[in-house]
Amino acid sequence: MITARGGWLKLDTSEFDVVIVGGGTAGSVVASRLSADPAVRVCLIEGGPSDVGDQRVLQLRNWLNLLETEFDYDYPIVEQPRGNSHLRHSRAKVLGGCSSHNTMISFLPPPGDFADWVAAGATGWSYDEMLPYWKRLAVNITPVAPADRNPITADFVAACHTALGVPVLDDFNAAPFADGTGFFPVGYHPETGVRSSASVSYLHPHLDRPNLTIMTDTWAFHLDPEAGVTVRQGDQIKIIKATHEYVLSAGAIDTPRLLLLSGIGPAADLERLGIAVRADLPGVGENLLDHPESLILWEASRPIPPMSAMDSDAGLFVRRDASAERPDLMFHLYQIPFTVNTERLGYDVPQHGFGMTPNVPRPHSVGRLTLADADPATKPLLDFRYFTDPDGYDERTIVDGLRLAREVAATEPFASWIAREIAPGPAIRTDEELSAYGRAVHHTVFHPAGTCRMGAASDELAVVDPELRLRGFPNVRIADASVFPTMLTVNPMVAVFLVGERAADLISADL
Ligand SMILES: Cc1cc2nc3c(=O)[nH]c(=O)nc-3n(C[C@H](O)[C@H](O)[C@H](O)COP(=O)(O)OP(=O)(O)OC[C@H]3O[C@@H](n4cnc5c(N)ncnc54)[C@H](O)[C@@H]3O)c2cc1C
Repeated sequence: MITARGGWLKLDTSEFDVVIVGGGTAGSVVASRLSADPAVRVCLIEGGPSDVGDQRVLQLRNWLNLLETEFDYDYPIVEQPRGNSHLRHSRAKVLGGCSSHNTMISFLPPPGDFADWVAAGATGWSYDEMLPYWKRLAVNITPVAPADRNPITADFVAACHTALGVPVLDDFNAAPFADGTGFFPVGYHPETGVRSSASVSYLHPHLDRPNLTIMTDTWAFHLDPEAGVTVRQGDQIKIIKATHEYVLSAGAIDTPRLLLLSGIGPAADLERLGIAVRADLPGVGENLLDHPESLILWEASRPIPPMSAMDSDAGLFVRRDASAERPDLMFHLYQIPFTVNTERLGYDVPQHGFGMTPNVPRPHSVGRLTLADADPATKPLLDFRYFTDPDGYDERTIVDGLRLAREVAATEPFASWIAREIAPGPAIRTDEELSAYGRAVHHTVFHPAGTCRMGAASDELAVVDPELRLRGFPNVRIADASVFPTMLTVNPMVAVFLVGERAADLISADL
């Protein structure tokens, strides 16, 4: 490598069989499964610190305090003509990735979601083919424990059932469901409150494996599939080389970012930024998906009791189309006041408050990720294009959600917890008013996906094939949320674990 002064710098190079970039949700699974074979030398490169012994990260209920801290890449988004330009996308910078700072709500996606993937060209990813991976997950997934069940949340579940006629589900993962309400399945250890993150469940038991090298606080900023991954570790630059293959697991924002910085992406964009084109892959950064959610906020009529797993312990899935086999509207109940977006518009911040957040499970709006410049330190441009679908489906879903939330709020035993509706407030009633409010305060459920989507060889915009191989690079795979061809109806983390499990099998078969 040439230094800034024009001299030559000899870089320290290390070599492994498999090099994984990103010790997050999927990357931890791949590293754990592959290093179970003592003959395979695995290197896991993680941009953030270790979570071992750090109770701030390990205690599930502390998740909200980690956002916008040193554990968060904290990505802004570009101006949204029809959405909330102020929202920020949290992405964890710590071993275990987002499973180390999220709420660990753990849903097996419904069969129809995987059928959508297969229809989009992901041959081999049907529900039946994914079930064996679900059965072998090392994550401790359990419905919220009885001791953590808050009375307000239990009353919410009862009111959803009465108001909307949806079944109360004891375990959302027991069988595919069309709609329902109940306490969530969560990946945690109720007796200690410790999250069963990718790191806790897949890495902590195996830290003494001699063939597993975990490099924390190490940032990858260039990939040359022949020469290696270039990383920054403190003030040192190193090259990490794989003799067998590279696995990119940096997540739906940082995996396409790394590819673009490495000259792999839409050629015209790369040329405009002055990045030498290594491969013209027009799909890199396209298909940026997310679950947008809005909020109805209430002031509580009395203090809310303290018990909880992580303050968003129950929810509601609704099917507006009665003939559909999957829900098309989802809500979380937050037993804390989530006021970051309403306060900016001048709404009151209650001392005791709570809210329901309607979200769009399968949004029609699709965005795009690009680079602002060629500097690896510059955050990428995230244009989610929220609520821009021409059929108005996403906006309609939020309006319907706000109306349904009011029906639940009017129903006992939940109704008597409510002193008043703070936002949008009783005066906001028409579709137009609800849409304008719902979009102005909308947030994200923090589920970006799809930016290196999987698809058939004939699909020019597919970035990886159904075996997760990067198009044109037989020794590079991608395993993280970026490979999702379409958005899932449910929260995506379990699907990311499944991607990690399957990636490990695919790689092992080739070793
Ligand atoms: C606040 C929050 C709450 C959420 N709650 C839930 C929930 O309850 N249930 C659910 O299903 N989903 C939830 N999600 C979404 C879910 O956590 C993610 O979709 C999933 O964990 C993403 O996994 P991943 O492997 O794709 O990426 P990540 O888990 O983000 O892993 C990427 C890893 O790569 C590292 N990295 C990135 N770039 C580099 C680089 N250049 N060099 C080295 N390392 C790098 C990062 O530090 C990170 O550790 C939530 C997300 C957030 C942010």
